[in-house]
Amino acid sequence: MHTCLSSLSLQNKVVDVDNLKVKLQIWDTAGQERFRSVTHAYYRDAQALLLLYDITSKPSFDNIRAWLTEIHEYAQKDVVIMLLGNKADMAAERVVKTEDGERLAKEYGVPFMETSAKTGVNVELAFLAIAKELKHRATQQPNEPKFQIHDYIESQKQKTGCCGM
Ligand SMILES: Nc1nc2c(ncn2[C@@H]2O[C@H](COP(=O)(O)OP(=O)(O)OP(=O)(O)O)[C@@H](O)[C@H]2O)c(=O)[nH]1
Repeated sequence: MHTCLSSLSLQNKVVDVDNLKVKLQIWDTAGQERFRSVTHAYYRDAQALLLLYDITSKPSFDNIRAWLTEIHEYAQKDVVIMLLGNKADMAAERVVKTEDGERLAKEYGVPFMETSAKTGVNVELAFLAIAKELKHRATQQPNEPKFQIHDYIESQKQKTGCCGM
């Protein structure tokens, strides 16, 4: 991996939202600076953006601000953004506190949770929350209350931090 365009990979994921199948087309841009001109073209039209950092890497966390600024400039105005602190299972190597992720997310008004691609903690939830938000937008009736993605995530997320989940 990690050479040229192989860093821009595509996957489909189907999520079941209240008996409706929502197909998510997921582009993984790997966040590399040299691909910015290429990645613009992809996230410009994206309906949702998942920003991942690695809780064992301070530089990966510090990069997030640049991405948030970038997104503000180039992405759709109503794009669904979510901040994810990945590798939550690696408690012993943690260098980014859960509170730091929470603070940054609050500053930018985006939902936040810690995930682990290894144990699966909060991974399905991240995709489900996005699928629910997009489904609500697509099918919303005028009098129906808006889907509250922040509240949904807060009520469903598994806490990480101390227990190496
Ligand atoms: N323990 C643990 N390892 C993980 C987790 N997520 C990814 N990894 C490992 O971290 C390494 C990098 O994973 P990638 O998916 O290539 O990460 P990436 O950020 O896309 O890497 P780049 O393409 O270099 O930007 C691999 O060895 C993964 O197995 C996680 O949640 N927990």
